[in-house]
Amino acid sequence: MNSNTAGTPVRPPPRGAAHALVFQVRHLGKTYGSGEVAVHALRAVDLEVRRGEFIVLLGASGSGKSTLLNILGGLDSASSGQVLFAGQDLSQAGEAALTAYRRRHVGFVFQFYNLIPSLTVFENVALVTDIATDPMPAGEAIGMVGLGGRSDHFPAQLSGGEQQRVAIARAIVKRPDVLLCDEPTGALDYATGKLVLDVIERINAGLGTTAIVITHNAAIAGMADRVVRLGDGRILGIDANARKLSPSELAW
Ligand SMILES: Nc1ncnc2c1ncn2[C@@H]1O[C@H](COP(=O)(O)OP(=O)(O)OP(=O)(O)O)[C@@H](O)[C@H]1O
Repeated sequence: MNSNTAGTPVRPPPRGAAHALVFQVRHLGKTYGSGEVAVHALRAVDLEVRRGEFIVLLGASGSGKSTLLNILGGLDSASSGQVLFAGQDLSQAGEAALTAYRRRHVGFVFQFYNLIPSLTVFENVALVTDIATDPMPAGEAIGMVGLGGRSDHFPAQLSGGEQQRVAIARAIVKRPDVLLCDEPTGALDYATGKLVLDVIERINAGLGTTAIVITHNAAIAGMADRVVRLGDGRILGIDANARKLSPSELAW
């Protein structure tokens, strides 16, 4: 069944192709448990994501947002249907291939930063460059999130927003094709949340990294190319924004 267990590299989408599809999600289903306790987290989800798109995933608690993001990122597997990354079927990939996929192509940012407390900012980011195939210098990624002067500081010496920016630097230093963010501003106050959104926007626009951001905050939807609304494991609607707003134009 697992035809790709040896860790065969999953290739990125061709760089030159305009609007190349990064993800093709076809009739994706995810069920946790079975029988009477089965939870249908995703039901027949169809979605296409283009290279360089900024997608916001909105939906009530339990609607399936994290499940979808985790399957796109190779952290979880589908129960039914397909997820293609650059035309290659992740649903058929084995553990080793999924690990290689995550390592080469996916940057994750979560609500909580998960930095290593005993390592400096530089060391937290450099840890990734040791195992990545084509990383940018750690200092460059730290500079991109505006923390060039804080490289020698430890996480405990940084604010929550600064720690989240280190987590973003760690996610992008390997030049991932996709940046998957699960409630990246969930633990942050208004102004700090905007700074973090600003960084995500700059990475999306500047590096062309496809960004998919989960949020409970509907105001953030203004930043997206397209807003995907989930409810009860289904896509309720997809709206395109005629004009994307910058974080400074958002208010909540
Ligand atoms: N490992 C698991 N085992 C059993 N059920 C799960 C598991 N993970 C998620 N679920 C269930 O799947 C459904 C979708 O969960 P998911 O975390 O994707 O929702 P969400 O939209 O991200 O919610 P939130 O906004 O609260 O994070 C929920 O009913 C949840 O309880």
